[in-house]
Amino acid sequence: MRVSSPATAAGVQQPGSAGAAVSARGLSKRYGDGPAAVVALDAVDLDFAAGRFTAIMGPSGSGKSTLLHCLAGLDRPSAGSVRIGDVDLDSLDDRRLTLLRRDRVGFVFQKFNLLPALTAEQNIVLPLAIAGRRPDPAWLRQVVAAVGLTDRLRHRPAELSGGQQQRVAIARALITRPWVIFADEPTGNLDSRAGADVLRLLREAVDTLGQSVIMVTHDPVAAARADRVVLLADGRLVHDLAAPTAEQVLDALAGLDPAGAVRARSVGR
Ligand SMILES: Nc1ncnc2c1ncn2[C@@H]1O[C@H](COP(=O)(O)OP(=O)(O)OP(=O)(O)O)[C@@H](O)[C@H]1O
Repeated sequence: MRVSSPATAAGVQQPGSAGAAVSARGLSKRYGDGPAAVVALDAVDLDFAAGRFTAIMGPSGSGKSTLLHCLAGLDRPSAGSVRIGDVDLDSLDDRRLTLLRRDRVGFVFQKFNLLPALTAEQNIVLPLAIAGRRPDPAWLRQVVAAVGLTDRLRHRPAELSGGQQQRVAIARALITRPWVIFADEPTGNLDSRAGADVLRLLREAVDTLGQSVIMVTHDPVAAARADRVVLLADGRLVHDLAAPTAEQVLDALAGLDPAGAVRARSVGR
């Protein structure tokens, strides 16, 4: 990411205490009641270090989205707690939780979630505009340059490629200098080249800006760009891999899921 080092130091706010950007303790989420209840998360304990890129993987239905939504304050757990920085989400009423998400958290979604009537620039500064704040012009310029959108700022989303739209979303996530960025299948709607660009930008946000990124993905190649890959199965943490290769991720997945093993053999080797 082409951002100069003085801005790097000022680039990202770190949460008050050193250490974890986000932590979960005894995190459980149950949908429904009685025999039909689904335990989507089952007493998960996890710490996500500040300034690191962590991928969350696991078979379909293993609880990845539920975990991301609970960590990001988009959904309330049935039991357990989540802290973002020094803030215990359970201590926040809905209004304060909304403010925390707006001011301290960046989001990148599979479907970009841009507002179609706004230009790229208006979408990028939207979290600040909603908060009644003006962008720091130098930071805006740097973020826009970093994601390669300087000549696309006046375009509306429909006039941009999928990869460009996702780069707008990444710039929007960075503009508030959040404590953490949550990315939910950020490459899921992109061709492999645009997907690789998005992963490079997320990687560089971590390496250059000290940003903390937590990403759900189905793609072992995407996960291999992370510093750490945590694997869920049936709502529990079953593997915690430090800087694995795509092949190691595939092997770990294949060990969980017989159908995955078939995919791993046919795709990976
Ligand atoms: N709103 C809901 N109501 C009832 N059950 C739900 C709800 N959301 C998720 N579930 C169930 O919780 C479990 C975990 O779902 P979740 O979407 O978190 O898994 P996932 O790993 O993200 O799956 P995928 O990879 O297919 O997106 C699944 O069994 C799912 O059917």
